[in-house]
Amino acid sequence: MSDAKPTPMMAQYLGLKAEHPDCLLFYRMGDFYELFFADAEQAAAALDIALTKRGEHLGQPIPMCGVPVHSHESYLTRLIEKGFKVAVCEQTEDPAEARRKRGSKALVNREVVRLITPGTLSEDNLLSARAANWLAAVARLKGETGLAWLDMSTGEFAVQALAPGPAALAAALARLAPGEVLLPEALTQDPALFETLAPWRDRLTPLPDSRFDAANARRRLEQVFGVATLEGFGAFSPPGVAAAGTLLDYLELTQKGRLPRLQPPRPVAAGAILEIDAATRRNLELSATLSGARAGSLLAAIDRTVTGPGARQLAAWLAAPLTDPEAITERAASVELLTRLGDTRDALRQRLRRVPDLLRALSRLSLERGGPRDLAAIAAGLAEVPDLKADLLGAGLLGTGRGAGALSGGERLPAALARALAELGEHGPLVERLGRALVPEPPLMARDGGFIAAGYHQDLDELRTLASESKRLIAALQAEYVAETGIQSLKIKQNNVLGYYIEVPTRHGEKLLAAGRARLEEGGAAAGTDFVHRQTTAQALRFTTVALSDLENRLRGAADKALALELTLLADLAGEVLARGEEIARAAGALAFLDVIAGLAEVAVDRGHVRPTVDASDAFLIEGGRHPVVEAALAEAGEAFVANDCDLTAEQRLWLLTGPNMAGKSTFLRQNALIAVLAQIGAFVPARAARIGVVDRLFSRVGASDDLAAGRSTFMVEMVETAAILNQAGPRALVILDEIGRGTATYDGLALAWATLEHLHDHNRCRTLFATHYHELTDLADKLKALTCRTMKVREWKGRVVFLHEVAPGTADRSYGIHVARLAGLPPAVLKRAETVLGELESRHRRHPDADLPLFAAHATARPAAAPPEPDPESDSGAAFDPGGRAALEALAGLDPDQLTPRQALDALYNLKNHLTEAG
Ligand SMILES: Nc1ncnc2c1ncn2[C@@H]1O[C@H](COP(=O)(O)OP(=O)(O)OP(=O)(O)O)[C@@H](O)[C@H]1O
Repeated sequence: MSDAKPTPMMAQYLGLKAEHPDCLLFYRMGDFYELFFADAEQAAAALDIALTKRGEHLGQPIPMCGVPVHSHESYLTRLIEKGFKVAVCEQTEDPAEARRKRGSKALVNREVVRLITPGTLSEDNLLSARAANWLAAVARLKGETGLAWLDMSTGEFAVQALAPGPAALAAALARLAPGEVLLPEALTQDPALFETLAPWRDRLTPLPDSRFDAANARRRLEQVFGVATLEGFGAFSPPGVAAAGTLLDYLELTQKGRLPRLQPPRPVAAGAILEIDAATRRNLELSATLSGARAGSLLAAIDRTVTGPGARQLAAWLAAPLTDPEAITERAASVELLTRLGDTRDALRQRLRRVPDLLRALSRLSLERGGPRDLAAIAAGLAEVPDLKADLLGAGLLGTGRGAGALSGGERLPAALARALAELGEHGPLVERLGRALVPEPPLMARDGGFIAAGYHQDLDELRTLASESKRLIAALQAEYVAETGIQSLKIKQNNVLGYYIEVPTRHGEKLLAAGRARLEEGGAAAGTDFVHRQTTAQALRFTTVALSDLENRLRGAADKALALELTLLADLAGEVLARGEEIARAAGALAFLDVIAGLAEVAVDRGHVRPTVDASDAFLIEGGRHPVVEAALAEAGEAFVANDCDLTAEQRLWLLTGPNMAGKSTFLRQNALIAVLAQIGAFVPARAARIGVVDRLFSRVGASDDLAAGRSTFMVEMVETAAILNQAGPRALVILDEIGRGTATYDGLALAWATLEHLHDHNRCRTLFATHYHELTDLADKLKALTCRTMKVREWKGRVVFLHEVAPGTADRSYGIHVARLAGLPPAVLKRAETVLGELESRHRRHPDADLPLFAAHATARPAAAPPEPDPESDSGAAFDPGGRAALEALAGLDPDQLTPRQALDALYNLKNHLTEAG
């Protein structure tokens, strides 16, 4: 078939596409990136742009769509967000060059210069300034799992050995929320990892298992970081090293051989981080709310950072709170100092606002993707360093200047702050050099020149003078021609096709040529004209002259040389910056640190947070604790938040919290977990005082939510999360359980909650807050030594319920579900009916206490000795529970409160009490 043979261009396209089958190929054609075939169909649908056709292949029209080069980044962003990978194919010569070298029909050479995947972004437009973009890799060797992650845009790089089992991997992935995860194909097939990997399905990049090789990886890492052994950076497990090596390979593959500047891998030691599993992270809304928004999360509530790197650092701290009391104390001491030094903090934050994102600029420069503005950013950031230091040092840290005496006698600068000060470093010569070299507001792109300042380089200045002199001479030439020809509308113009040319309106053409002829005759030359015709347009004629071309050549020569020189100077400056990459990265780290602690100090002062004590004890003592997010929301509505104490220390490590709906149970539970998280990142906490024995794992099972996407019902999700807690929580864990067992039949739920509490008490022995509607559970207080009962206080007033949001010792006497329903606006008829049904259920229960319990029944008087109440179908006496209580209940059932006088009511009360005393 003759038409089966592709055109040369199509053959080139198909060859490049075959090398990058999993990417959309952006094929450069002039000012557009074109996509063909299935790529075009997918991209057109994803971007909502027109799908057209171009030529035929194998007798079929070729689907095509395209995006303009100048605005392609916004399209790229959308494609990457949708999980596509893109191979960018550029023309590597210009068409004229191709024709000159290979004849008039020659095809322009093209090459894929870079693969863009979700984990390998470097442009600011593709990245979020305040969020890291992790590329992670998982490796498993001999049953051990290792995880490595890096952010190509900043060079941060870390490695962690994971505990066995999928839970640790799931938790680590949830902590990092990577943009892309590399893993061996075999792992994608492992049924045990199916659930773990499911949430990341769209971000997985499976690679052949052979790419995860520890020995090769180690060599590669040693070579890239120029060390004889990795041990200098810390201890790494073989799978960790394999994962790290795979990351390097993948960067080289996607960047087509170039590696960005990377920091040496930082090992994350086992147990160094407070472990928080994915469900807990979600439930506690640490960095995003349940609906995925940042606003409303803990992160949003405490983020007062003023720079992108500071925001990323804070997010990283919050994602991975520490477990080492000493490291926590170092941070907290720095925050505390800045809470005391208000002026210094203000000055510091004011200055930090002017500091650009140094690491991202550095990374782009190292990938040769940087522009003059990246250099300017580095200069601007480093230029603030001396003043920042002066602010800190002058603020009394050395006992002089503003705020002198902030450090009382003998007090030392907190170690973390001292380290940051040292790491800010000295960059005077580089800043001075860049300041001299660059114009004040350099253009984004290097390609048009104009970024090197006058006076920086003599040759450049001369070339520029020459170029501008030529421009001036061209302007003079125009004046000369106007005078000579008498054509006032004669202009010398310029475009990309003709270069410089003389233009006159068509009607003056003859006059111009006549003037030209006259000039030649004057000079005694042969007839003709020195105005050479170049082009005729609708209204004008265009000419050139020898004089004009000479000037143009001089001008072009000078401009080309000037641009080439500027580019060389740019490369030199970039080289100089990169040579100091390590120092700059250290300064960037210190700046981010200062931003975070100044931000944390700011929020602490603003919100009245206090510095907690974090130590190795088993304490969990919060006085006057508040929920930072709910408190802020209430404050906006002009309402006060009621602070509550919580003490889970040793002999009362398990709190069983009862109380009606809407009384504030969930808020209380969460606030204590959030306080622990804040304390362990080194922040101040919303409380009057707090002492926390370090928590090593945090679990929360809060509220009922379906995970239908994963095919699990509410109850299943609840049980999976509960199982994780019971299997994993150790004595240092903090466990928050809210309404376990609510998702199933009453007795099942009660029995499960009962058994869960016992297990937590006897086996896990962890600090636990357990909220429930099953008032029956409070009976466990008699049996479980470390369990104490607390309840949310409620006041009834004129038949209405008032929630006091106060946690007090004791148990709730009823649930007030119908009251809450009334608040929610259920129709009165429904409420009335519900009250009738409730009365009926309660009295039926009194008659047949062995029947299924109404969900919200008051905790009557049943006091099982040690086991959860079992329904006993054989018995109708209820004696198994408590005979005295039963008599009291029957007496109570016989009363009609509306018919009683106060005196009769008091008698009835005595009577009831007698029943109970007799029974006891
Ligand atoms: N300590 C507090 N001070 C002031 N208002 C509070 C406090 N705690 C909770 N609230 C308010 O009460 C509302 C309900 O709180 P929360 O969701 O914690 O109740 P709950 O007892 O867990 O209810 P449910 O059992 O229905 O889940 C909150 O949205 C908040 O507005």
